[in-house]
Amino acid sequence: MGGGGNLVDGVRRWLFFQRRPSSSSSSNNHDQIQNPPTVSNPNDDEDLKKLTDPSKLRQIKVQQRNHLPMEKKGIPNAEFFTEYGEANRYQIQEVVGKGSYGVVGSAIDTHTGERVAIKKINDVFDHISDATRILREIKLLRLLLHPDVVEIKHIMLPPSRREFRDVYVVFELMESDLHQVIKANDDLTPEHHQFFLYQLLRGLKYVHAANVFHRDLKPKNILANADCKLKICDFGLARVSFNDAPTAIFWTDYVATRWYRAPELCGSFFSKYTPAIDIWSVGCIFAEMLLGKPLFPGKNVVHQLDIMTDFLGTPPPEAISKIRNDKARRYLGNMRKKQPVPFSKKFPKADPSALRLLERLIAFDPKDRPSAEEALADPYFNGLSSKVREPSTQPISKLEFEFERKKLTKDDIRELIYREILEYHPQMLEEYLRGGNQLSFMYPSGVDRFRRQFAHLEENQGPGGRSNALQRQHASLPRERVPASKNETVEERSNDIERRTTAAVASTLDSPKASQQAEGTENGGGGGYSARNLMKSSSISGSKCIGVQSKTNIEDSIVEEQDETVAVKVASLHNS
Ligand SMILES: Nc1ncnc2c1ncn2[C@@H]1O[C@H](COP(=O)(O)OP(=O)(O)OP(=O)(O)O)[C@@H](O)[C@H]1O
Repeated sequence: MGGGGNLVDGVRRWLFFQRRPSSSSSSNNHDQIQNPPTVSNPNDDEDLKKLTDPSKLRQIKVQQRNHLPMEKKGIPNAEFFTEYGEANRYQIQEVVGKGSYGVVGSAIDTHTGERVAIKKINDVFDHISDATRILREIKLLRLLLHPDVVEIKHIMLPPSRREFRDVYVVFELMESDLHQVIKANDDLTPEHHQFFLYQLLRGLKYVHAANVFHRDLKPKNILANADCKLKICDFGLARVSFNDAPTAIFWTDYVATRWYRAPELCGSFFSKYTPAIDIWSVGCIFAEMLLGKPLFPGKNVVHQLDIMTDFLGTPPPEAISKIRNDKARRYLGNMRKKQPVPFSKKFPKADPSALRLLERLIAFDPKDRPSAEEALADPYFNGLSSKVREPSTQPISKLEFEFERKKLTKDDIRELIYREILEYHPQMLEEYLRGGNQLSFMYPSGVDRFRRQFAHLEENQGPGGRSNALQRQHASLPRERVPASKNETVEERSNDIERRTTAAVASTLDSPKASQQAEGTENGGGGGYSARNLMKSSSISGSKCIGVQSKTNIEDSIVEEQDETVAVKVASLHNS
């Protein structure tokens, strides 16, 4: 079984800090030198490693990938290799995942013999919002160095500074994700539950200390190895919080996938975000480990609020007042009184101390949820938690995220992404910092070869570019269409698809005209609130998604097209 050893991780990270090439050049790294991240002890994870000893913590089942060499798939290796640059460094093997932004392939790093995951992101600059998301993700992952956060090991140098379109990001390779682990292991023990939650909270403590909110935590965004190691990934929706930043979330600012979305965000995409939204998501993920299925699988926002309150009871008025969206707030305010269900009834087999912590994590009112650090100090982790193993860090420098406040052109973002890539190419970075306009000529690069290799992999691995051997699915949102997996339920898919329709929700919620119209038609202009009313306005994304099962791709693209049109309108409203 592959998978990252914790001690090995620790050593690697320690070495990484020692050799970080561009420390003196980037504003962020300047910060890091002044305030070095505290994961500097190579033995940091030594105690955790002991816990992953099979006699204490049994290995979990992960989907086995069939590592056939490319030749066996009818792709002669020689065809893909060129003689120069980094081209020969990575030997691509197979497709291991697919998300809305690209395909992820496994590969061997021939320099180190390590197995890596390479994410190919195509046509990065077609949409500014996508390019910004990618810039944000690669920047954050460069800055967030922690054993519980997936690591970018390298980014391939594009052939041309001014014309490149694709980006190839090399990650450490993980064997599966938590969604698959929960599905494949119906015999997880209390030790597994505790160890998984511990890692999630430990990673989150570090991420929150950097002032970063992930905002899309869900089992599919937690990578996993058979040795029980977890790592948080997919920071594309994350945000760095600066005190002076505007509090409104704009339409491009998608929030967490519905099932894991905190109640204060339900029905509202214009709320201030706080670290407590990630804590809620971690609570939902923890509950899913205990239950073996999602805790709040809402079919739409109304249903989401209904099932949350069925379990937690109707919240007190001060908690309801924190819901930003008028309609959701009034819907809850007018809801019949419900009593909370005892956690021990819902989770009869769970350890009572696990449930006491869970109850805190999914408190309806965000102010009642503990911070990640506080949660780590919960008695549930007695004997496991220890401050020295739970590093913190300094907030990320504002300078790194100046781009979030500016209106950027495609060329600006291309330059910023290029600059990020140079962090992995120290010599070229030096040249660039010396005034390297000369960098605009074509550099030899492995990227062209990669493009061809990935194309072959996708062509040769069946519909949607999936290897037949690969069962792991992720229903994330297709820019390119990803066919629904056989194993994936309608709800799982509709839950993810909702993110695509956020723009439509935002338009309805944000535009006074639109919401007046919705209210007017629904209520004859009156102020009564019904689930139907809420559905028609604040959760149209949810209602759109209910019928996803029978939709053809064409119908899907109509939905997406409509959303894009609305999104553009909303964007122009904001920009005007
Ligand atoms: N380092 C890795 N090791 C192994 N598999 C990985 C790795 N990174 C990503 N994957 C797999 O590839 C899938 C897609 O990756 P990722 O979520 O980063 O892409 P994305 O395009 O940002 O997805 P999304 O549509 O969820 O935003 C993941 O669900 C996971 O299964």
